[in-house]
Amino acid sequence: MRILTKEEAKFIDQWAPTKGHLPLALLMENAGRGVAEAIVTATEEENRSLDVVIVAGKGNNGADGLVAARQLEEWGHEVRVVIPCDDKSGSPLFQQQLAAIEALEIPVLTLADGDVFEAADVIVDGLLGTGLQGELQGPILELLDRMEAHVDTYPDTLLVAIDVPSGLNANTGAVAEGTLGMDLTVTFGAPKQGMCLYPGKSYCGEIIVKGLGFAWETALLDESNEHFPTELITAELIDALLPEREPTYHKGSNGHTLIIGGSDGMIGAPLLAAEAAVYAGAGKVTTVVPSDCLRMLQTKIMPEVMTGSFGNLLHLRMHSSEKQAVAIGPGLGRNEETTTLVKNFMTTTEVPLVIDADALWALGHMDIVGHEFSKRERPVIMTPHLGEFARLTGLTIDSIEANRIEVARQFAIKYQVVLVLKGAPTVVASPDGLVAVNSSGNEGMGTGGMGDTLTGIIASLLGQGLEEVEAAMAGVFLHGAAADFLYETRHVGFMPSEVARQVPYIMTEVVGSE
Ligand SMILES: NC(=O)C1=CN([C@@H]2O[C@H](COP(=O)(O)OP(=O)(O)OC[C@H]3O[C@@H](n4cnc5c(N)ncnc54)[C@H](O)[C@@H]3O)[C@@H](O)[C@H]2O)[C@@H](O)CC1
Ligand SMILES: [K+]
Repeated sequence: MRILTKEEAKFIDQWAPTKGHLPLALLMENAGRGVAEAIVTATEEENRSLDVVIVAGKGNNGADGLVAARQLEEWGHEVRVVIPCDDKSGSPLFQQQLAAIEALEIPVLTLADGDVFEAADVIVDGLLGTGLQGELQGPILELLDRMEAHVDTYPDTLLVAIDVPSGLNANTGAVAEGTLGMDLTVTFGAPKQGMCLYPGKSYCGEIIVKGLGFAWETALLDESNEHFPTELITAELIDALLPEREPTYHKGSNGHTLIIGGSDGMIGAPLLAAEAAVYAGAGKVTTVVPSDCLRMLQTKIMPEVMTGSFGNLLHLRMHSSEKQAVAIGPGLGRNEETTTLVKNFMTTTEVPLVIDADALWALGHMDIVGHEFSKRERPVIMTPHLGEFARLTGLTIDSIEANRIEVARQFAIKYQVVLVLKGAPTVVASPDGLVAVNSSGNEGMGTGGMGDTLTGIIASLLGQGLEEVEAAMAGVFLHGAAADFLYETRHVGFMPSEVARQVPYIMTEVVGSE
């Protein structure tokens, strides 16, 4: 599902009345009616006239609120409007909608009018939308404080945000001091990027998307649009990507995946990756480890996985030839000899490649090796967590977290790689500038070995014929969805191997959902 930045929302806003011949007031009418409809649907069971307070700022977010107020009154609800202060300044559409509200004699109040929220069933936050700048202050902050105090005393009051909760940065998901957690956020066209990122995601409550009255995607196809797209990875998206199997398929049709990793004391990592590759449907899986670890691996690994060992570059090249996908790094260790060896291998091989864990460490700074990757016919997939990504780029973890989507996008474009930047949420960035944000997964996944499992799933899907970016998106979604399935019965203590075991069921459910 496409998600939007504030710049894209603004682009749509400007395209509509100019190139689209659609007045902004028409979009606003659809948006405001969408909010009113969502409120009625959410309170349907009560089947009575509602007491609704619309809190409207002076931009177009507030103007949407005024449309909703007008609509709800027409439908027989008791409506009043609260604005931050008495002067009637504001955006042209705010002023126009306010004039309509006044003509209809819908009460317009300010904080000076005492307890404006008394007896409210629903409070609608139309203070600020995508136009938020800086911190919340003045009467806006005071209104939000009063709303919070009211909801603390009357927790049954339904709190509804228009477009985004006021104070939430629509691009980064950062929240200003004073932002309130909502029961419902009614957003327009598509969810805003910041609603899919933490902490913003936890402030939205249920997200309802309402249409603007035209296919806004057309606006973004305009040649003057220079914004790169961002998507949310959902079950529907993955459904379209997963490989379908013909009745005649055999193990040779489903790809041979190779996992290279392991070192003394870390044999579990390649084992977890290999077993996850089996569960994700690989036709054949082979794991190769340094010679001195081979016996240990063989005593522990499932019988479905073939094993072997390596000691030099020739071995790695031999093992990887005729494999449909190779993942390198899990548990590899950081001794100098191995580091040099795998770095030579990674920068000279053309096999479809997933680079994880200690193999990322072996690369050092990306500026030194990046040009080798950008020359490849097929991009490599890199799967760093924040710490590994910080080392590759020289950026601080804080600066990555503050804008993970854009940082990931620039990295993937610059080095022409598919980047899986792990975290909450994991994002997948592709060399053409697309970023996809994962929607599955949960906090129970914070266990050693979880990343090895992900690597195995991605490599398995790559081996089954998915393109790099598809394998990365499908892999992160299935991995998270498998953990979400475990989360239904417990919130801690998932083992990565258990997550891997759920993957076939999730794949069946997703593919079967057509
Ligand atoms: N994208 C679209 O196509 C559409 C957008 N619409 C609405 O338009 C909204 C955006 O409208 P605007 O661009 O007018 O912006 P907003 O209404 O979000 O905010 C702008 C106003 O807030 C003030 N402001 C900004 N930051 C502040 C802060 N920290 N403290 C106090 N005041 C602050 C500004 O001075 C200005 O008055 C969207 O969120 C959405 O609700 C809808 O009308 C439908 C169409
Ligand atoms: K809002």
